Amino acid sequence: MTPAIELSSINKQFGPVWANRDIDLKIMPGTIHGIVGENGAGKSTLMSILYGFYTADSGDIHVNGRKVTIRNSHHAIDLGIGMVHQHFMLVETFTVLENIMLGMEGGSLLFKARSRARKALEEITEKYGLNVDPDALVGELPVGLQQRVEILKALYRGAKVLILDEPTSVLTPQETGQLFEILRTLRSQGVTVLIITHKLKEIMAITDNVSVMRGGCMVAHRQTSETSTTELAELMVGRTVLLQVDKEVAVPGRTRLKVEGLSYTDERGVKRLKDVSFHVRAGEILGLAGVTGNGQSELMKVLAGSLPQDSGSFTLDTSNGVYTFNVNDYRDAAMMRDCSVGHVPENRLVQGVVKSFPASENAILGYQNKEEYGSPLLDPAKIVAATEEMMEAYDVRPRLPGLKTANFSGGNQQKLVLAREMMKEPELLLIGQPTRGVDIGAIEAIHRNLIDARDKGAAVLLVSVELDEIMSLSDRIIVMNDGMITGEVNAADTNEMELGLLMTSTNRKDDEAMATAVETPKAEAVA
Ligand SMILES: Nc1ncnc2c1ncn2[C@@H]1O[C@H](COP(=O)(O)OP(=O)(O)OP(=O)(O)O)[C@@H](O)[C@H]1O
Repeated sequence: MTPAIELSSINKQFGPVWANRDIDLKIMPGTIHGIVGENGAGKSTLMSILYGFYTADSGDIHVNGRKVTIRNSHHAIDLGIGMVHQHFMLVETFTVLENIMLGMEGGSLLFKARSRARKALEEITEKYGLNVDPDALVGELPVGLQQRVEILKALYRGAKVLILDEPTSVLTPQETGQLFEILRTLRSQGVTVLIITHKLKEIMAITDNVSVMRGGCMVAHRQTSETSTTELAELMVGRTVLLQVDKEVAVPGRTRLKVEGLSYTDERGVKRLKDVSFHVRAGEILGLAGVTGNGQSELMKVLAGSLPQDSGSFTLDTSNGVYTFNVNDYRDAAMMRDCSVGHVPENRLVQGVVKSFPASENAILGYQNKEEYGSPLLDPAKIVAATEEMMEAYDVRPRLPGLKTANFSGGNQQKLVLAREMMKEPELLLIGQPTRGVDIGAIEAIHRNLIDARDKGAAVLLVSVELDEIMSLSDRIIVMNDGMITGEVNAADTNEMELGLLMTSTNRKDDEAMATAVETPKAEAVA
């Protein structure tokens, strides 16, 4: 059978970095093919070459047996290759139909073109079982449906090969299940799917074949049914990886953070936090579970000093003193850092770094006034030495402090922010989605570092959409839904089912009746 896609001897260098080296890859039609590899292994570069975003330095590409030179992404689409990016390329103020049509039909959104497009869209949604309301405003759709619109857009343009770059990193477990159903339907209709993911469980669940990259090279191809997560992890990282987190029972100390009756209303007048109360003690990890968009991000931002609450307060008790922040009290991110609060924002590639800066400048961002960097004059040698130390500790590759941050792979940018915030050894660490976008070897190290921080006495507030991660790292778990804390459970005694119920129920009374093991959080006095 002729492969849908065949790549032979693909090479791509960025200056001294070999992003792709002598890559061979065959993707058979009507299959789901996974690509895995460490951060910086070269996966995105390879897909960008296939999608016409980069040109390979050398090598051949065959599409359905025909040798092609893919000039740009329009050309890739003409060849039937579509891509769903990690960050969607949709116009939020347009409807689903308008987004699908955008750039097509000669750019016309006129009635005739619209009804033609509507009909074609209906046919596609029916054929592939991709239900979306064509008249819904994209900005008002949940993330899972926005992604569906991206898939529809590619299919509408005639994609027979669909590339998905870490498609589940922003999805809830339910949305991931729905996406997989769609991918199976696409496969049954002859569409070929290429999927990049760091989640090996997903590879096992959805792919037919999997290829492993390491250091720019293709190191193995496997039939999924003949491999395991353990083998894949070893092939990726080149050593045995601990997929389980080992930790002792926590020995919590004094209350470091006490949140009382916190509420926050956003600029559109939507109440995002509703009377939230909880506490985190030194030496414990408090997990905050919830479906994305239920107030977790706003809570972290209020606590990190970048959003004001409209009622309630929070109290920090660290070696810098005890401070209570009421509604109108001034605070900002720098003040929080001075109170020994570390913050790893969940969307750290937007909030945590300035991509046009070299890595070394991002490595001290927010801490540039510290004496250790030679402030006020700033000592480049000290900054570079600190950056090298961070790169070493968090395995940021390549180890080039002077390289522009944008030129690191996504996962390596994330590791740099984690290193910056965690290596300061904050007494209170607010950490959002710690392992989003990072590879399995890095996950192992980040989990270890979080447990070590806890054991050294840090109070950790961990927000993650990965229930596995929340359950294995946390000592206690609070669940948030619709801006409210809907329950608190002991991590050792809970399961996905119970958390899932708490994450989807809207009424605290219901929860009490439903989950008997759940205790309502009790505010504890600052010791
Ligand atoms: N525009 C660029 N300029 C310089 N180097 C680059 C550029 N794009 C990528 N690189 C380098 O190429 C290598 C491969 O990066 P790539 O983004 O393909 O990795 P990846 O496997 O997709 O990683 P991740 O899982 O972190 O997304 C990395 O070392 C990266 O720093």
